[in-house]
Amino acid sequence: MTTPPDVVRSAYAQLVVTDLAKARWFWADMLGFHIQYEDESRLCLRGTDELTHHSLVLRKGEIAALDHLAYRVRTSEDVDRAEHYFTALGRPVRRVPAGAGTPGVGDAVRVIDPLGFPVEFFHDIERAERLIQRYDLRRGAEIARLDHFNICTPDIPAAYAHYEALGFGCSETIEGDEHELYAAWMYRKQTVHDVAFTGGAGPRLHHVGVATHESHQVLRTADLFGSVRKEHHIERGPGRHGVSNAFYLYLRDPDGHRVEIYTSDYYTGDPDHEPYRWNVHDDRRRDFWGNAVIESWYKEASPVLDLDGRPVPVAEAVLDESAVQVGADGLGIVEPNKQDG
Ligand SMILES: O=S(=O)(O)c1ccc(O)c(O)c1
Ligand SMILES: [Fe+2]
Repeated sequence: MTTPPDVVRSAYAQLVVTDLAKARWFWADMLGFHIQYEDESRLCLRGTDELTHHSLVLRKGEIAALDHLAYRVRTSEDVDRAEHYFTALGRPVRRVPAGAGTPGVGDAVRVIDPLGFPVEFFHDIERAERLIQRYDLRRGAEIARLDHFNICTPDIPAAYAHYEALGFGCSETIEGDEHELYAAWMYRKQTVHDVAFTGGAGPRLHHVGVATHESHQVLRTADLFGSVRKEHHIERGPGRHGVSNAFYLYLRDPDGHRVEIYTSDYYTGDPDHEPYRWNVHDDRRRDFWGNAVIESWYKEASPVLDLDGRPVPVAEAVLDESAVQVGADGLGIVEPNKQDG
């Protein structure tokens, strides 16, 4: 049995966008990502708190898709471990030497994981100038850092098993009455998640979660898009999540890629941290105030590419949370006696 790589955190996502100028407006001008590197085909972006080269790469291409997710591993030996681990699983594996892949990233390995996702594992990445207290450079949503990936996959238990084998802990789940798993949030860094699974056709990227420091920055993001008559980019929220307890807003970029502006979740770093389990019939699970989840949030997501840049075919979902009829709006039926509290 091979040893899995020691994953430190979700580190960056590389998205393919069809119009780099429009994407630059959305992600840099409106969300406030700092442009660390730019050429005619690619933007490398980072948040105000991030000390490495980037946490988001936008690459110009024909098909809007996820090029790859990337996890930072603790040592350069963990890149070798990742190569051996996924080779032993019989998965497609490709070594990407420093300079041959994403700008700023050193020696890496890219795989198609058992869930069908393109994933990179790297250790070396260029350090970047400390911008944490450069308030003069902040703008838009003042995005601080990447927080998590959310992926659509048809088999949530399989996703859970794969990431558990990689050493991820579980912070929260959504389960049916018979404990069938509808969704799960899993972590390596000591917050609610580095990766989460949304049931649905997959492999597809559901969203990239980016963190702000304050809920007023989440609210300001919605105001900014409304102010410039671009409110159609707002998909869901602002609101308070049940799962994670975070304050949130979901946006769609010009290509339809979903991003969540996310703040104020909680610490999960103790060795005996216990998962918090939500019942799929609890209509506070997705929005703590009971607001309906718009259908597009359950159904729409970005396709992913294989290691040669071809779209990966999707498999249909096993369970469909949005079909769980717990109320006319697809959310909770409050039993009469419960309405009295
Ligand atoms: O909608 S949920 O409360 O389940 C939720 C919790 C945390 C997230 O990051 C998210 O995208 C969605
Ligand atoms: Fe999220």
